[in-house]
Amino acid sequence: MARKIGSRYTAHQILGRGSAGTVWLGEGPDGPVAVKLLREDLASDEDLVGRFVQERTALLGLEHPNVVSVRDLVVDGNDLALVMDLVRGTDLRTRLERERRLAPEAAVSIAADVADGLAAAHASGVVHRDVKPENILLDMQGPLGPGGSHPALLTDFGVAKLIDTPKRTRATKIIGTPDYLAPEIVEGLPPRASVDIYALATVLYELLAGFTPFGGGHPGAVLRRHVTESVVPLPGIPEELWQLLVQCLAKAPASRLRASELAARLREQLPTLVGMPPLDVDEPDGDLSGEDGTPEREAVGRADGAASEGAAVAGSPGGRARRGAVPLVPGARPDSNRDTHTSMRVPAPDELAGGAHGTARAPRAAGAPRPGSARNRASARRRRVTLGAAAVVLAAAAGVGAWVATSDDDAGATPPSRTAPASP
Ligand SMILES: Nc1ncnc2c1ncn2[C@@H]1O[C@H](COP(=O)(O)OP(=O)(O)OP(=O)(O)O)[C@@H](O)[C@H]1O
Repeated sequence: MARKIGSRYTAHQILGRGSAGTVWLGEGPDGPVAVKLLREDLASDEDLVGRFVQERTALLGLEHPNVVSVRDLVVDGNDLALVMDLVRGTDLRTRLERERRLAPEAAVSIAADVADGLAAAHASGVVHRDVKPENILLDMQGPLGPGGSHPALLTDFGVAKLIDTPKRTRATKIIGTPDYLAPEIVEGLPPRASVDIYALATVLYELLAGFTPFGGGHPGAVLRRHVTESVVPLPGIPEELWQLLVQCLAKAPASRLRASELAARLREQLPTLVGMPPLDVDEPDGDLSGEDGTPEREAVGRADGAASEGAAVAGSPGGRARRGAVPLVPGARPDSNRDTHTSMRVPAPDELAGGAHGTARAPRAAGAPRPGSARNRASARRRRVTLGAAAVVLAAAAGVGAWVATSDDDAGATPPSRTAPASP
């Protein structure tokens, strides 16, 4: 069913849905476009419309082959729509769900594309703040690159920033997708360009491993891990690539690479990755049941590599990690089939510190013995009590429905000032 969007565009068919609205395949005076129509309850908010218009310059100014260009903004009655270049392909989440893990060459090539796009954004003063596979589109009509990958384009600029306004939010709050949130955001610091680098490194880890380094369980537990845990090595990953990941997942924002440096360093590694199959990594255990039969995810290592007693955090049925899921925008209907955002207040330091050790998910080489021996399970059960108590604190702290975001005043893209390598 076609619908008019302003006087120049017609929306023909739904391409996908997100928490802020629906993306349509549309037609404009210059040919096919993608039209992101904001949800009506958001589009009728005058203040929001004003801010959206204010964002327009920055969004329109971003012209880069690895950024989905915004061509127009339509404000027509209750309709508020962004008209974007149409990307004929799929999003990275869909590809990842299909393939589970990508070969390192393809993963690195995609990450390098996104880093190039981020470099352009940061140079024009825009921090994306929601880099994740859902927001990376693969242009199937573009030329095949290293590892058989199509060009990757970053999308969804500005919407999170738009919604994240001072009027709606307070500086004590955070907004975003828990698995990809940099620790400084969790700690309430202003998001700089380096938060995008952390998120992109998380995406690259996920492409290689099939899961994110700190995900799984309650969003509060995920946030805490970003702050207190270090990333656990992936079996079989080339050392140089690993070092790059570690640097970009550093807790200290200043230790992470700039986007342009990251893109260059990733591309340097591509020749060494040719023909390498996907890493042989098993998902962290998620198939152990607690006494009450609830499936659990058992974590099995400390980030420093030392063996740890396992601690258990709630997992989703079937043992697959579920990304934390509270809608990005107030009152969002579940019009997306993916759980993507959370919205919580910044936890107090003692909440972040309490009982956090040993919850990082330790990847196992495929075929390696599971750590879920009877002894480990008993140990996990003991520790679960402790972690359960911590989770209650965090759940209370989360106050799902309390809207949390950083102030827009903090949204500057001041680039990080350093490049000193550091491990967490
Ligand atoms: N420019 C585009 N060209 C083609 N398809 C697009 C384009 N932009 C978005 N899509 C499709 O629409 C879907 C929804 O996009 P949208 O940005 O609204 O949501 P999301 O990023 O998945 O979720 P959220 O907005 O909650 O973060 C995407 O997953 C993608 O499949």
